[in-house]
Amino acid sequence: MPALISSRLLIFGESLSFHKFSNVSRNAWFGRSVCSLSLGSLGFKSDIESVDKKETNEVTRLSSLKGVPKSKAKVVRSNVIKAAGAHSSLEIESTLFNAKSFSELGLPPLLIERLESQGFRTPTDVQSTAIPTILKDHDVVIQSYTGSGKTLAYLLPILSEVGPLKEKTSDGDGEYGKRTDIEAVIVAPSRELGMQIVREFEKILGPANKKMVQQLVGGANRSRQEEALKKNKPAIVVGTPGRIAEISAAGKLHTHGCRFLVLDEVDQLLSFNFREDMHRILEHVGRKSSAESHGPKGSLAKRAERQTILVSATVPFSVIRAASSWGRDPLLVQAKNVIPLDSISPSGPTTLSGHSTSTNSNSNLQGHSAIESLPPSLKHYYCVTKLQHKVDALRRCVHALDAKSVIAFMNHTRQLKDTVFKLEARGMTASELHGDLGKLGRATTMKKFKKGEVRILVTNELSARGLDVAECDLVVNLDLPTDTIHYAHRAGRTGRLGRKGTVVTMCEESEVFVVRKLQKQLGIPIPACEFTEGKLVITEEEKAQPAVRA
Ligand SMILES: Nc1ncnc2c1ncn2[C@@H]1O[C@H](COP(=O)(O)OP(=O)(O)OP(=O)(O)O)[C@@H](O)[C@H]1O
Repeated sequence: MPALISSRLLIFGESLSFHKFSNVSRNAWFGRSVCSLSLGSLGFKSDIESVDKKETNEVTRLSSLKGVPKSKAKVVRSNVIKAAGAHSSLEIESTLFNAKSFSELGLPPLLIERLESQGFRTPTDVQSTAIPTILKDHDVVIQSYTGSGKTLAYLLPILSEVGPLKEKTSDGDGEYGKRTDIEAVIVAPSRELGMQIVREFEKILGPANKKMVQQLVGGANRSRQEEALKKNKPAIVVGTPGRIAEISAAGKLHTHGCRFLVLDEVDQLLSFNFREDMHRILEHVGRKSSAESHGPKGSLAKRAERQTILVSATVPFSVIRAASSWGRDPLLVQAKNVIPLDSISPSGPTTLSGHSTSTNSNSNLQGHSAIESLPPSLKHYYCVTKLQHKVDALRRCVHALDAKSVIAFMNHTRQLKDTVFKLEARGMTASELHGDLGKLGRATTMKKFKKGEVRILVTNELSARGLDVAECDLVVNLDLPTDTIHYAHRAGRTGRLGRKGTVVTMCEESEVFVVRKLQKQLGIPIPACEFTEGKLVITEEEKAQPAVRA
């Protein structure tokens, strides 16, 4: 693989070039100086280094067996969460949660009741920062690491203004019944993510209000979706760009009066693949003229435009630039920072105190964005193995870590079936998931994986974004990700919401330099390991390169 690959991201006529695997400084460019936590301070490095003294003899034995220098060999016990099935309670570390309660964030009482009934008691950091900001009508870009609760961070402010859980008005449901336009449009890049967002809405709304949200994802029957829109008059639609644009172009989706437009995984939605559909959505959603404007939303209603909310764990400068051109005084919202977008430059933001936080060049942005997206509770390793032995290495890795729920990523769809076949031949339950499967097949596979009936999900980039399976305790890269952004999203399928998780990258000897570059760019230690006698053994200690977290 070449050391420098250039890829293009086209944002509505604006062509930007990103350099993959370019050198980056380890200071991220978003508000570093506002609040800095190091990986070390979060226990990241010390976890790897803290090997039980009782294991010294084991290390000696293993190193002599494998010819690994004693000083370098370490036995690592499984750090996986003890979860036998999908419904086991999982260990959550508290660092992610803010001291505030949902009631302090300005949400209406009915909504808080529903949250509590569903077990949501304390907001995460990013929710504590984003919810009040969105409630103040700001256009925002929400950026925080994978699994930190970004979905509720936008969903709750929407539900506090749209639908039956909002602040009670005298005519209550009567007002809801009269509505003809859609009030919120949520766009996601994949069906799975779209459906997941719908389920999150339904969880909070409860079964009685299920019809208020309509999914418009591709692969499903379009005329049934159109009929449901006509019959149920939902206030919120969640869908993929192609299907939303298609139904909108057919005149069956009325979004001119829409008050909220959310682009979840915005950096992917603004890529070349979605260009035309996204163009239509951005042009049509919430573009009512001022004369048509009415409603209770104060300044937003007066300006008669939608509130735009862009969300991702990875926010390159191209997104900041796009958001600045669409929004009115838009803000970047992170776990502990709120920064005006116009103070952010390609070479790093100016913080609220007016100081530039970074001196990095434009080409560094991709690395920075990825650093910010990695949950601190993750452990990363790589394992050198020949191509033909990768599946066997995966099997040994799963056993060594006693992993219960594993996502294995590959780059080419045609290889997935073969890998599943080999895993099953070795007695492991595995299933493939990719875009060529039908909607039903994809849904059934996901259901089985979530229920713990399938131990290893073998998949491609389709599952790298947004997929939320709390029980997933191990991510394996059977093929190398193409860059730090892809690494970060894949890795983020484990260690959700502060849980522990392990990421193991399998590579051939000739690819080790790529892993070293990933390590350097991400500012995290990725030590080499082997799976020997049912244990993960660190064979080469990498120097930790702590990144400073916002
Ligand atoms: N305040 C909370 N209390 C308990 N659970 C929460 C809370 N907020 C979110 N969750 C749960 O945490 C999980 C992860 O949330 P979510 O999928 O929104 O993360 P995310 O930041 O969007 O991740 P990604 O970047 O990978 O899309 C979900 O199962 C969600 O229901």
